[in-house]
Amino acid sequence: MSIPRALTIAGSAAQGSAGIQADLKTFQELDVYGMSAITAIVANNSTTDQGIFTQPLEAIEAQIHAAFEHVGPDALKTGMLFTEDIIQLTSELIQSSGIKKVVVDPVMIGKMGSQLLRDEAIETLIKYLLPAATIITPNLEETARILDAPVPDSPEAMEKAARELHQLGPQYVLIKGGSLQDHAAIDILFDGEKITKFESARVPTIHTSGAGCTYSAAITAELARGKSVEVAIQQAKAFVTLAIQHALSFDRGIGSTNHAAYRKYSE
Ligand SMILES: Nc1ncnc2c1ncn2[C@@H]1O[C@H](COP(=O)(O)OP(=O)(O)OP(=O)(O)O)[C@@H](O)[C@H]1O
Ligand SMILES: Cc1ncc(COP(=O)(O)O)c(N)n1
Repeated sequence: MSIPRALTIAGSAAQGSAGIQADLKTFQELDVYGMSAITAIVANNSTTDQGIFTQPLEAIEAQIHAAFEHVGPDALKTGMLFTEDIIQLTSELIQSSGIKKVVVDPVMIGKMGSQLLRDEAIETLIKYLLPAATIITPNLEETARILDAPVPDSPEAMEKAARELHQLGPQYVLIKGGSLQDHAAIDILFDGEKITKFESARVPTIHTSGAGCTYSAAITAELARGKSVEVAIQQAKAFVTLAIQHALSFDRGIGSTNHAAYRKYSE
């Protein structure tokens, strides 16, 4: 039996809402065979590097090779890459693999404040990884840091930023407006020619940990299933919106996106 296959190259989020855990849950929910290469283990949410256990480069390379050689992904995504070395290695392996569906989620800071990309690694991300991407999915803060510009504060500012990010080499740019104040949850896609908007009503909840990872994983899964970028985003937006509508609180701070909500509650 054949099944679409996807690989995530990202950090392990021990609390289960984000990172590798969100990605694999999302792949499974969308009936896509999931594989992982763990770049770092994140075991708390401190604002320092403490609780972040980076994996050796040879371990990361071995995991990626194992996924490529034993199964072979139809699409892959990157999440937390943390250091310049890991970004460089990942970019090289992606380019030499010839895989054509590459989703780059330029993860920088977790919802609870953990630093998931070292400041000095942003330049490496821009130089090596963004040009290798089919699509990049920055949030507003990540957009500002990549462009070294103010955080976009309106859909118009997001459109302008999407055009600027496109100059850095990815085929598609999707800026996520989850943190846009006093506005619907709007995301802006630029394909080099036209702008497309994906919008849903804002859910009044703080429990959105893992929303970005889940969204980019769902896009990756839909690309693995053979969908176009636009259709993949449309489906992924429906997936993440339900995951936020049915978020899980656990009664301790920011709770988790509900990865099972699309299966359980979509019509
Ligand atoms: N409160 C909300 N209601 C509805 N949709 C939301 C809400 N918050 C975020 N979204 C949507 O969720 C998706 C993820 O966007 P977001 O901007 O939260 O990414 P992110 O900051 O990278 O997430 P995370 O840091 O949790 O991984 C986008 O489609 C965004 O529009
Ligand atoms: C390992 C890892 N990767 C990504 C995120 C971002 O997700 P969020 O911003 O929802 O915490 C995270 N918290 N942990």
